[in-house]
Amino acid sequence: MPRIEHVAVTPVAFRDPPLLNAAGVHEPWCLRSIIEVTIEGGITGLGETYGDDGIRRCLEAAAPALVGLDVTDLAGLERAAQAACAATTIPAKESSSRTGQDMLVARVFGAFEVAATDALARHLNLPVASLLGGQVRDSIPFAAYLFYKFERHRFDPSIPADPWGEALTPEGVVEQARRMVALHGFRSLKLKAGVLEPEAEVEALLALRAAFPDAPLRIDPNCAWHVHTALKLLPKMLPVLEYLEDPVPGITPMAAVQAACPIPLATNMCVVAWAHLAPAIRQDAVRVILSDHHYWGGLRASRELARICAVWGLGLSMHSNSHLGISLAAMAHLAAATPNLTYDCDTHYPWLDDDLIEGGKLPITDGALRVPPGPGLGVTLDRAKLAAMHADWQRCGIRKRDDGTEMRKYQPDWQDKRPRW
Ligand SMILES: O=C([O-])C(=O)C[C@H](O)[C@@H](O)C(=O)[O-]
Ligand SMILES: [Mg+2]
Repeated sequence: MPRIEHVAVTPVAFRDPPLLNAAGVHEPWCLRSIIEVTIEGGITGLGETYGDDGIRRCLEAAAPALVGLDVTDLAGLERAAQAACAATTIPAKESSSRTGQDMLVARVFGAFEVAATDALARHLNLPVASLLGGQVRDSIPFAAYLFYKFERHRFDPSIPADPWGEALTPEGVVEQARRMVALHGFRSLKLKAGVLEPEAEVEALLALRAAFPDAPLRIDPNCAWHVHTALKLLPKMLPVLEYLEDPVPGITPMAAVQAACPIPLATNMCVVAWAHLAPAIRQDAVRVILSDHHYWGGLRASRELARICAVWGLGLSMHSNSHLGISLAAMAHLAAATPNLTYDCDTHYPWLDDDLIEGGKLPITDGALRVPPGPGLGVTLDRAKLAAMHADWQRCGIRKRDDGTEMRKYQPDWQDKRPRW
């Protein structure tokens, strides 16, 4: 198979609305890293991952070591990722609290694995889904991802208010849901919680149920609740939820809630690496895994995770962070090749203004994205937009996502406290 001839890592920034969560509020810019792996014959495969400085420096350190590897040599890619992460010092305050060394390697390797798989699939003139075991569906259902939000980034007057407006009340959340459903036809609704008093958030959930009687609903407080709070709120939430996502921090507290809860608990927080699976399954802590190829180690690792979920009778869906179309295309091909995808996937994509792929944003209609037709991931970089988003990265001044510091601009004594309630 062709060898890798060149690897480029380009940091980019794009506008992000002031979305609230348990960690604070989104900054005006979101950072991502764009990966290009060019193989003999001139074909280039694409990947996209986190853009914080720590991971970016690991990606840049690994890139030259990939040159000369056969594009199918995933073991070689992984060794290069391991060596680069070991050689790169990431100051503690720059690394995410949930990013141990193995997880950092999985993130770095995963980004290259997607780009190498895209290159190989293009070389073979096949869609990426074909290399992941074959396509079992050609349309991927997504959920509307609803956020409490401020009207605008108040501390950056150069940024105009976005079209979504403020959402800090049940009425505001319902209005946001109506707009998102009108734009994209979503069937399922997810409310990002952990922002207001839990009772107020459950009120918003009930308002969503009243406005959307048939929509599968989820709420995700990102571990902001104590076990006793989650248990107290269960009777109100149970009749309306399809699953409850990460109400409390840690496997053992999640198990305590799950034991009292007839509906599944879902997580993208307490099971985020292979080592977490055995204790979580042993304790019956969660019944749905929200997988994410960006941190599980790429597309093939995510297929392996899906198999484990099927074996153990766990539900499976997909987590998302703010992202661009390369990640969305990768999620779509992975979802297309995953038979046991049991819930509509998450995506932040509707919050994105503009994409850096040719043709602009991928269309989500009737609550679903058609898998971009191959070869490869089926998306191509728009070079002018890549250059513009790189220039935005150069000037935006943000080098690590920090929702807490952004939140303290609005509320100086605000602290990230989990559980808070
Ligand atoms: O499901 C989740 O936990 C997420 O999507 C995490 C994200 O960081 C979300 O809270 C956000 O974008 O604010
Ligand atoms: Mg979550």
